Amino acid sequence: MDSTSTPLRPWSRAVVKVGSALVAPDGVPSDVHLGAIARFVVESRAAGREVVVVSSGAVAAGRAALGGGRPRTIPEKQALAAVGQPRLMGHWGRFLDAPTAQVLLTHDDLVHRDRFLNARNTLAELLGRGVVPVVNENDTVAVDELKVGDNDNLAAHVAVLAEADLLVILTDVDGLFDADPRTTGSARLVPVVDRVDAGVHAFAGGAGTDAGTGGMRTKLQAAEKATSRGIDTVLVNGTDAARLGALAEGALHGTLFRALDPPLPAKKHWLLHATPVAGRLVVDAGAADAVCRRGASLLAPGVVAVAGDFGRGEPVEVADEAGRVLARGIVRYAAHELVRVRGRQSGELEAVLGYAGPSAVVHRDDLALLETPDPDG
Ligand SMILES: Nc1ncnc2c1ncn2[C@@H]1O[C@H](COP(=O)(O)OP(=O)(O)O)[C@@H](O)[C@H]1O
Ligand SMILES: N[C@@H](CCC(=O)OP(=O)(O)O)C(=O)O
Repeated sequence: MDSTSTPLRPWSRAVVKVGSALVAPDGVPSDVHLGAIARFVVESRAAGREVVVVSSGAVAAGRAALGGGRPRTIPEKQALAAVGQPRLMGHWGRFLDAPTAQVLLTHDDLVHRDRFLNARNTLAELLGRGVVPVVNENDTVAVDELKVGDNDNLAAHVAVLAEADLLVILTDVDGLFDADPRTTGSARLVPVVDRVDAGVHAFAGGAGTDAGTGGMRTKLQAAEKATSRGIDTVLVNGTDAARLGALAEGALHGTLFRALDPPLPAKKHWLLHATPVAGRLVVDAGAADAVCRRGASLLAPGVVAVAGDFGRGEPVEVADEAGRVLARGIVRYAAHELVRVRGRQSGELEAVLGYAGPSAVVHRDDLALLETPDPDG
């Protein structure tokens, strides 16, 4: 193990994501890494901290049980996950010195407020009772459009849901490198990332093993999601027992993605990182400038085009005329109303619609910015 380490801030609740590369190296579930990972969980709990595990490996475990190659169709994958999930729980049950609980989530559970709150209450109850929740995507019922799709992003959602102060992503590399270490021999480890921006995303390559999903790309998406909500995120080699031991002592040998300070408020985080959008508003340069640079609400005169069939109160994206998405926000008019009032002065809205509506199409309190407009655009 290298001698450089980064101190971890004290934490009290962590989500620990364990990828297929660790649960099923070579595509076959194996105990080889789980002992040391479980020890990290057990030691952390003994020190009075709480841990939620997000574990991949259901599909690999199902495949090992039934035989055959990598699943191609969705029903094949779903069937293998159904066979593999209880086996996966069996693995964790043997290693964690605590009662475990299976928690299977889909994207819908994270996006809809009532379901989000239900899941949050359940996790809190489990943790309060000294249980280790073991979370996975509900692969058996989730069709593609309802899926988070990969467990790195799922783990970031769970970290927000569980109000964790640390997200630990364990995988089979030493951390984030400035290029994919499989293809670039000279790639160097990046010990600390202050902000997950486009330059950092450019480091990512695909999955390292047949069983892995998304590789570094989805780990960086997860780090961006979690850090923007104020959750420190670390990427650590879970095949290395010494690194796991050091981590339990508060010394990180890997990559630290620092939490954003101050974090994004919950509503803005939800708009940017959790909910899908129901449509798009295209705005002119003046409106783009007002929204992005002056923190103004979006008004009808600046809207040049409307796409999608959304109702009032739904999330939409706001784009400039070049197609760059600038922001996401909650719209106060339905699409069929906006088609009629776009480009109109605010004073004309009542005459056009036949009733008095709000002056803001998207109020600034309901806007989360992604970009500042191109000054030449
Ligand atoms: N810039 C990078 N830094 C580190 N690893 C990278 C990078 N780009 C791609 N990878 C690959 O990502 C792999 C880990 O992702 P993945 O195989 O999906 O693992 P897991 O199953 O743990 O999610 C590593 O084995 C590595 O080969
Ligand atoms: N839910 C799937 C895992 C999907 C996944 O994201 O895998 P990985 O990239 O290894 O974390 C399973 O249990 O097989």
